Amino acid sequence: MNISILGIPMDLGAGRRGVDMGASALRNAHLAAHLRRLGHTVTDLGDIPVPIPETVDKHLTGGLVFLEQIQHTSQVTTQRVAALGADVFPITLGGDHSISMGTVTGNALRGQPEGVRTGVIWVDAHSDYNTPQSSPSGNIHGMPVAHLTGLGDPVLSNLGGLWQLRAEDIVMIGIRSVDSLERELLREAGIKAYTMKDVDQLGMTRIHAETMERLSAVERIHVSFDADALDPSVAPGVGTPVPGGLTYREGHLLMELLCESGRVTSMDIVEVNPVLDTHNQTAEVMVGMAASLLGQRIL
Ligand SMILES: NC(=[NH2+])NCCC[C@H](N)C(=O)O
Ligand SMILES: [Mn+2]
Repeated sequence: MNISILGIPMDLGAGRRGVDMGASALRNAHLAAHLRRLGHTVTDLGDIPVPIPETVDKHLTGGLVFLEQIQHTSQVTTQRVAALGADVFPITLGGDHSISMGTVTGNALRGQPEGVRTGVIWVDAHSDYNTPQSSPSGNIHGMPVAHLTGLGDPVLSNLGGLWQLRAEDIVMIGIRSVDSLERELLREAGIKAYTMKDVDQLGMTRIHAETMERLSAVERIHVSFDADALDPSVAPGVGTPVPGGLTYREGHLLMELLCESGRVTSMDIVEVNPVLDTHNQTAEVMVGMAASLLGQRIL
């Protein structure tokens, strides 16, 4: 496979500093070398420039922190990813989870300016479905999925022109932290979310099978993997940790099964925070997850 790595070192969407170093940490954990060992051709395109929070005024615009900067970065991200073309497998490195407004949109537009029907598997502790009105924090990394489906601030929800992510084409896995108004929005939109209770009860094999069934009509599948989906004992370097997450094996099994399905066409790795990590453990674990998605096998 032809893999392109693109870093988006943005931490304007998160409440704590440090995820801007996530892309570096993942490169330090030998992401490209691991993927090359699996037989892929890997090109690292470097980083998209992102303003540093200290250099810009932190003000709240209509319930959103750093709206202008994140809008601009999301537009650049959309264009850069869309320009990669249809036959490339992009791996986009955060940065906080607000980068996914641009990465998902760009991946849907790749090689086809009007966009193709794209499914999203959102692996996360949080559902990130807040709008500026429902958000308790104003932090945009809690709002990307809502904006991708057309809710929230029009400045962020119109990145794809006429293309928009359909609520029925989203599957969330690993969910265990949802704000109260956010819960209502998820219900209204009818978004399928496998909570940690579902993971415990059904197991990852069944969740994977149901996910593929649900996304059977989409042309492309994007995996957006937030490191905080994993249990904090496995991935401690995250800004918004929530206990009771995916085990190391649950994460790998999901990636292995998705690889076997042969249907995933792009991936994000987000929310790795080296400042809060232990000896780059979280970045190393996430590189392992990407490797499993891209063909790494035990035997
Ligand atoms: N991508 C993340 N880590 N999101 C955390 C969101 C936390 C909280 N629900 C908020 O909206 O502020
Ligand atoms: Mn997230």
